[in-house]
Amino acid sequence: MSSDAAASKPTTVGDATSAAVAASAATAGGGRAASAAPLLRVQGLAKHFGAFRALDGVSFDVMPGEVLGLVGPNGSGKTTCINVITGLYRPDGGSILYQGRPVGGMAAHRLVHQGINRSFQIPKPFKTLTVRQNVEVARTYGQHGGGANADTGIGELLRFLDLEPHADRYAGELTSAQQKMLDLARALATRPKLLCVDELGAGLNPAELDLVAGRLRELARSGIALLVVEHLMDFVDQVTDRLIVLSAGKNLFEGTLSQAVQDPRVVEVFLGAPDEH
Ligand SMILES: Nc1ncnc2c1ncn2[C@@H]1O[C@H](COP(=O)(O)OP(=O)(O)OP(=O)(O)O)[C@@H](O)[C@H]1O
Repeated sequence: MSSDAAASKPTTVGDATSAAVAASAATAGGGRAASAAPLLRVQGLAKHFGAFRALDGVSFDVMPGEVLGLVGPNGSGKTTCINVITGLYRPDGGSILYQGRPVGGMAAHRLVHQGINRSFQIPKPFKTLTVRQNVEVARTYGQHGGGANADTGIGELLRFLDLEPHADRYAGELTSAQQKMLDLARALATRPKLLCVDELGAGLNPAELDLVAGRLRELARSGIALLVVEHLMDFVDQVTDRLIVLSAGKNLFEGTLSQAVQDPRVVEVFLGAPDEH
């Protein structure tokens, strides 16, 4: 994303945005109000690396169309949580229910077919394919696969994420901010109902952050639920409806950001206890 493009207002995408996300919205049930049942229910989730408990009984729900923030200090288990939910790691305990059905331990590609996908902290596009080809390949992994309609909506998706001017460039030529947008486009091309976003904001300038925050809100309005791992609290404030704070692989807090910053336990895990200063 160029800084010029990044500085443009999210609202300028208008109909293109709606078109790009319409298919996902349709399959997601059209937003939060459509259902009171959680889209995702994580209960007592555990993941161990040897004797180390990276996740030690983490529980939360994500509602359809909700943007749930997953925050916590370095090493608290946020990325591990996304890795387990999206099938990169098998859980060692607890359950993951998606649309009421158990999906814990299911392979990543099967979860993508079910409508769960993610972006990565460090994107790894196919560098020798163009931007458009990267998104086309991703589309074939999605719920509805490729086939005759494989490229439907890809132009709109590229426009939505300001990638259209770069559509025919090799992914390896993009800036890191553009690669993050491409990673998001690849995930969206699979038409997720639940999108896990891992530190999308890291390395973006303020204009890019504003733009991305607007796009994520727009996705949520279209009915896609988002689980957002992020360290940048202004970004978290702009994007999320609710937060889960993790500490040492456990739930520490659940509520809004304004409630979180008033909670002494949250303040302590981020800043240390007062006598440590
Ligand atoms: N594959 C792995 N093998 C061994 N330990 C791991 C592995 N993945 C994560 N860990 C450890 O699990 C803990 C949680 O890591 P995780 O990446 O989930 O934390 P995080 O909250 O996302 O941190 P950060 O904000 O720094 O990205 C860390 O101590 C990390 O070193």
